[in-house]
This record gives sequence, structure tokens and C-alpha cells, in this order.
Amino acid sequence: MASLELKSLRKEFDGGSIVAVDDLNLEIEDGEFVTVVGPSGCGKSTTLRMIAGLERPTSGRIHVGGTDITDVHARHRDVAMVFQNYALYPHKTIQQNMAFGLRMSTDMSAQEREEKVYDAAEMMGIEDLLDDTPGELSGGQKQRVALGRAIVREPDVFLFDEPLSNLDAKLRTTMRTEIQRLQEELDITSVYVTHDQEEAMTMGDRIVILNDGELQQTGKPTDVYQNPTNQFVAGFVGSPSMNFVDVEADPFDGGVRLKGADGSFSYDLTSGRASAFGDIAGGSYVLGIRPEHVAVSDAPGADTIPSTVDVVEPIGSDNYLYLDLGTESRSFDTEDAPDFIARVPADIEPEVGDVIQIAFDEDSVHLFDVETGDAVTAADAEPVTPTQ
Ligand SMILES: Nc1ncnc2c1ncn2[C@@H]1O[C@H](COP(=O)(O)OP(=O)(O)OP(=O)(O)O)[C@@H](O)[C@H]1O
Repeated sequence: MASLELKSLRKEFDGGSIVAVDDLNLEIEDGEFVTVVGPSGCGKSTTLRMIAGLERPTSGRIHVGGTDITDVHARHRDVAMVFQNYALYPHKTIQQNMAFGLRMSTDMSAQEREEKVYDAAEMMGIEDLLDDTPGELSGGQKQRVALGRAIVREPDVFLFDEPLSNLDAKLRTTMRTEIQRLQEELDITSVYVTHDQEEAMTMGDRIVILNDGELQQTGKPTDVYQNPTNQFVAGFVGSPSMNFVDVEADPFDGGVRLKGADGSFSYDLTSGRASAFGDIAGGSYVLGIRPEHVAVSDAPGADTIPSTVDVVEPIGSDNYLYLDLGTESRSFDTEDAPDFIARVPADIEPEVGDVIQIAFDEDSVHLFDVETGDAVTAADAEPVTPTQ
């Protein structure tokens, strides 16, 4: 077990024309389970491959347990990686596949190896499959073997590269729990890469969000969800996505008036985050509000927005209302009309075309800088910087 530290890690390809990872700084504590998430091409796999020693950083250093391992060959790193495609040897038995990671330990007797493999197989519930070959196994079983092989090595660090992507939804959920259980039991520092934000949010002690090779934010899943550092993170984390609306902000004593940039509404924010936004310069911003922080209100007022119902989508306990802010439905005659989604209790069932009043949970309203996308969080409107 050991901590893992990435110091100003950078990886260029094609002579510098592609910057896959850009000045990445990250400290992962001993025993911590960190999920790394971001859209395709954001540098997740390259980061993992550098930690494993499969890719050489262009610059920057990697420390495990305080020791600089940047120049250590992959074979000599105490790091075990689990891949999406299992990477098992098809002609070797499961026993041989799992023992493969131990081949470097020359001081281990054959019996010791066998015992270690059996223990790991038992932990993964695959002890009855040890004489089979990978071709005889299901996808889920193969991934268990891949996990077992990683465990056998007793590594300092576990690396997971989208290990569940090839499994069906039900099995994915089971395996998520399984991996979490394993990690808790073994207490091994783990970095888990996925493009699935839900997987990242549910599995990680901490989540790391990358975009274009750059760290956007890292923190506890709930903190990142509640306090996204910028519009990218706000939009990436959570499903359905946070609603974004272009507004003109006009601060007044005790609050801020937010007017739809298209003139469709005016909303006075006077509580909750209003105090944080009280001193912002008037002008253009992007308003952000999550679907579950929008409520349907009875009476029109300065703190409600008339909205036209386009679609009512039941999801069981709740309904999603797809709305156009303002009294006109624009979804059907304007190609780029943004969907605004409210998540409301199932007993709120307006008709399509109805004009309803909505209000915001004012503790959960976000404003973003239109130029930089940075969240406005403080009274002085200083953009926040990514947190460690
Ligand atoms: N060997 C390589 N040669 C050239 N470019 C590469 C190489 N490996 C990765 N890249 C590029 O580096 C960037 C980051 O790739 P990477 O595979 O790390 O992203 P990712 O976040 O893991 O994406 P995905 O989720 O699609 O796997 C991409 O633009 C990719 O095309």
C-alpha cells in the first residue's frame, strides 16, 4: 500500500501536436479509491498508462509511496492494471493466467504461488474455474479472473481502465459493488478510469474530472455535484444535465434580478445564493440550475417564471417536465430551443401546452462567467480555481 503522486505530468504525442495530458497534479492518499472521469479523448487512459509505466511522460514525475518511479520499468513497478478487454492468455488455464503476475517473484515456492492464486480466486468466487481456459468463461467471469490476477500480485496501486465497459448493465452494477468491496477489504490505493459519470460518482471516495488533458476539479462526489468549479463540470456531472440559461444579471439591494437573454422571463433571486451574487458586476452570465432544484409554484410573482410545458416524461416516483421558459412554446418551431428540465413529484402532471409557474431552490442556483465558464461563488465574483 502506498500513496500516489502525479507532479506536473504532461504527455505529448506526434511531436507535440497532441497534448494528451497537460500539467496534471494529483495527490492520492494511501488506500484511497479515486475515480477519473471525462469525455472521450480527455487523457484518462494516457494518465493511467503513465502510472503503469506503459507510456513515458513528456515531463513531470510520478511518485509511489514517496519514491520517484518515473524512470522505473513497468515490470518493476508494484502496480497492477485491470483492462476493459480482460487481457487474459487464451491458451493458459485460469490458474496459469492468475499466477502469471507472480512470475517475477523468484523467491516464491510453487506451493506458495498456488496458495496465493487459490486465495485470490476464492476472494473473487472463481475457485472452481481454475482449470478452465478463458474461452469457457462468461464476460463477468473473465473480469473476475482479471481482478483476481491483479489481487494476487498484492500491488501498491490498483489501476482500472474502464473494466466494466464490456459487461451488460446488470452485471456492471454487481461488479461495481464487488470492486468496491474488494478495495475496502484490501485497502489498496486505486485509480479507476471511466467515461461513465454515474459510475465515477457512485464508486469513488473522490472523483477527478478531466477535460482536454487538464484537471477540471477533484473532490468528494457530493461536493463536486453541489459546487462545480465551472460550467464544464456542472454539465458533465449529473444526469440529466444541469439546465443552463443565458441571462442578464442586474444586482439590487438584497438580491439580483436575472433576466432571460432572450427576454422570455425575469426572476428576482433574493435568498440562498443571492448573498453570494449580491456584488457581481451586472451583465451577461449563464444561469445553472439542476432539474431537481426546480419546483412548480402556484402563483405568478417576481420569483417565479412562467414556463410552457413541451413534454411530460414519467420516471416512476417523479416526472420530468421539458419546458420552454416564457409563455411561448418554441421547441417545435425553433431548431436550437434549449430544453429546460424540471424534476417534480409524479402527482404534478400538467398538460402539454400548459403554462405553469416555476421557482428555483435558491440555495442551488449557479452563475457562470460567459467567457471562461468559471463558477461565480463569492461576493467579489472572483472565479474559483480547481481544488485539490
Ligand atoms: N499513441 C498515441 N498516439 C497519438 N495520439 C494518442 C496516442 N494515445 C492517445 N492519443 C491521443 O491523446 C488524447 C488522449 O487520449 P486518451 O486515450 O488518454 O483519452 P481517454 O480519455 O482515455 O479517451 P477514451 O475514453 O476515448 O479512451 C487523444 O486525443 C488521443 O487521440
